[in-house]
Amino acid sequence: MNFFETDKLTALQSIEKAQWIAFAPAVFQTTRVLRETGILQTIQQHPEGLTQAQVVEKTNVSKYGVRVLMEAALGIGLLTCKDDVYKVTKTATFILNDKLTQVNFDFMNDVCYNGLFTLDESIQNGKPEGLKVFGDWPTLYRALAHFPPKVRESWLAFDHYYSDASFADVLPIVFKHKPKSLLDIGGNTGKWALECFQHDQDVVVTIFDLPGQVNMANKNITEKGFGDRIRFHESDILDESLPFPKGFDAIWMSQFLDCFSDEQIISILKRCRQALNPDGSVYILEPFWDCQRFQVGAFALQQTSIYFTAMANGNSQMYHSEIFKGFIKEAGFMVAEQKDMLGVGNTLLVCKPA
Ligand SMILES: C[S@@+](CC[C@H](N)C(=O)[O-])C[C@H]1O[C@@H](n2cnc3c(N)ncnc32)[C@H](O)[C@@H]1O
Repeated sequence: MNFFETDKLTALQSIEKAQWIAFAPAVFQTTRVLRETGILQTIQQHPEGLTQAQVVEKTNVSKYGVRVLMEAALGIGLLTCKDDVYKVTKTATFILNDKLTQVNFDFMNDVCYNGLFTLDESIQNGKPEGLKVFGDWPTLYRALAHFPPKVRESWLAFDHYYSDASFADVLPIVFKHKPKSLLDIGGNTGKWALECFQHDQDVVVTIFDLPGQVNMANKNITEKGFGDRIRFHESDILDESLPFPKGFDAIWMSQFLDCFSDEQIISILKRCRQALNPDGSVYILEPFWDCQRFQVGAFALQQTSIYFTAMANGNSQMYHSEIFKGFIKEAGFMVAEQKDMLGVGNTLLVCKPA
C-alpha cells in the first residue's frame, strides 16, 4: 500500500502540522516530564478529574510546574479541561499503558534525543556523529555493552519488542525442513537461539556477533541450560578478511541487515551464499516501511532510519522492500517465499541461491 502518493491535508491542517514539527522537542519533553513526575498517572487514577491545585497536593511538583505542564498538555492533547477540572485523554492512556509507545518513547529519549542534534553532520560525514554523546565509538554495536545501564536497557527493549513478537510466527517456517545447523548472524542476547532450542530438540545454533554481545548471549544461554547446543563465532562481519563460518542448513538474520549500507549488505549476502549447505536457505526478518498495514507503521520505520544515521552507523536504514530485494538478487539469491505482517510489521524473506 502506498500512503505517500498525494498530499491529503488542507492548508489549515498543513500549517497546524508544521507547528507540531516546529514545537516537537517541547511536545516530547513535556510529555516525558508529565509521565515521569506522575502527573498524568495521578490524573488517570481519578476518572472524575482533578484541578491543578489537587495535582499539586498529590505530586511533588510546584504550583508553577503543574500549571505550565498541564496547560501544555491541553494543546498536546493529553488532557481535557472543563470548569477547571482536568481529565486524561485516550492519547495519555496510550502514553501511560501501551508497550509499543513506551518502548519507542524510551528509545528516542534515552538513546537518540541528544545525538539527533548533530544529524546534519552525520548526513554530511556518513558517520554516527550523535554517538559521541556516549563516547568515542565507530558504531553503536561496539558501544552497546558499554552503554550506561538505562541506555542499554532502552535499546534492548526497543530491539527485542519488534523481533520477539514475530518469533512464534516464523519458527514453523524455518523448521519446516528440519535444519540441523543454523547460523544466527547478529544473534545479540541469544533470544532467537533459545526459541530454536525450545522448538526443536536437535538443532545446533551458531551465533555470529561482536564480542560484547557474544558475552551477553553466552551468559543467557548457559544460564538456561542449553550450553551444549550453542556455538559462537565472535567476529566483525564488516572485515571481509576474517573467516566466515561455513556448512549451515539455515542462516537466520533478524533485524540485522538493516544495520548495514547497500554495499555491505550485498557483501554479507554473498558470503552467506558460500556458507550454505546444498538445499540450505537464508531467512531474513526485516521490517520494511512499504510493507506496513498502517501509515503510522511506515512513519515509525522511516524515523527509525534517522536513528541509524545519527546514532548507529551513519550509513544504514529501515529499507523499502524493493530496494532490499535488489541487494538479494545482486548477491546471487532469489526470494522463494515472502510473508508480510508478522508480529509488529515484520516481513520474512526465504532466500535460495538463484
Ligand atoms: C539490531 S540487532 C538485532 C538483534 C537480533 N537479531 C534481533 O532480531 O533482535 C543487530 C545485531 O547485529 C550485531 N552486529 C552489528 N554489527 C556487527 C558486525 N559488524 N559484526 C557482527 N555483528 C554485528 C549487533 O551486535 C547486534 O547484536
